[in-house]
Amino acid sequence: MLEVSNISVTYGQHHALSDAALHVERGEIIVILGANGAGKSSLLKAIAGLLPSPAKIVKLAGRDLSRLPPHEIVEAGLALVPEGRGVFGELTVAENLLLGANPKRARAVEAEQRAKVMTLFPRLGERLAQTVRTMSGGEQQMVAIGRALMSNPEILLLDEPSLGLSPLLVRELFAALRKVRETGVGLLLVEQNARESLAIADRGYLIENGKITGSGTAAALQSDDAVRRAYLGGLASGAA
Ligand SMILES: Nc1ncnc2c1ncn2[C@@H]1O[C@H](COP(=O)(O)OP(=O)(O)OP(=O)(O)O)[C@@H](O)[C@H]1O
Repeated sequence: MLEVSNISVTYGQHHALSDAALHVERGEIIVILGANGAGKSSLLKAIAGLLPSPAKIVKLAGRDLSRLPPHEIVEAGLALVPEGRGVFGELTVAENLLLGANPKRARAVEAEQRAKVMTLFPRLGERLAQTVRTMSGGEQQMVAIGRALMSNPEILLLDEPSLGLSPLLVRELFAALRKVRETGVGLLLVEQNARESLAIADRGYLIENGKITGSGTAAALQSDDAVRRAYLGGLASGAA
């Protein structure tokens, strides 16, 4: 469904990302694991067209999106939930969701998408008139994901959605992401919360110092000693 390659990002002299490549199939959850500063956010932003990556190749269902500006990439079916959520705090939940439905691909199916979002996040349905800045962090994350889903995406890119949430909310959020997958949407998830994200993922990629250094099924990554040492706090034979 989504195939990307040759993703390189530089900030001045600093090479944040070199020649990254990955793929996401329909309805798959893919997690990208990496330490702070490894290049995870840069990867998602480059795919979404928000950072220049001149030689990048981005194909969605065979269509070449490599040279499209960000709004046309959303129009093609790729939506990003940025780190820090990017919600409009002074607007209500309903207004934030409506903004997500702006792409042409979303307008005709606005009612269906809204119903889907309400089913996934019932709390949003109860709070449609609430100003978003008065909501909890977890609720704001639901608004951000709901708004991205309103664009009727084929693939959702999520940058550290669990950041700042309590363990209980992280579990709720990841359960909701599983349900998003069941609707046929593919998810490309950047996470530092390796344990919870591998528990819901189909496959994963490891990124270190701007390079993809490994990949595998979630089960293989969970039992890999190097992954356990770096991200899960223990060896396969240990208690972790
Ligand atoms: N606007 C910028 N200007 C200069 N350097 C940047 C900029 N944005 C990111 N970098 C650098 O590029 C590298 C990769 O950053 P990136 O945000 O992609 O990492 P990350 O893996 O998402 O990290 P984190 O988990 O901390 O969010 C880091 O060394 C970072 O300092």
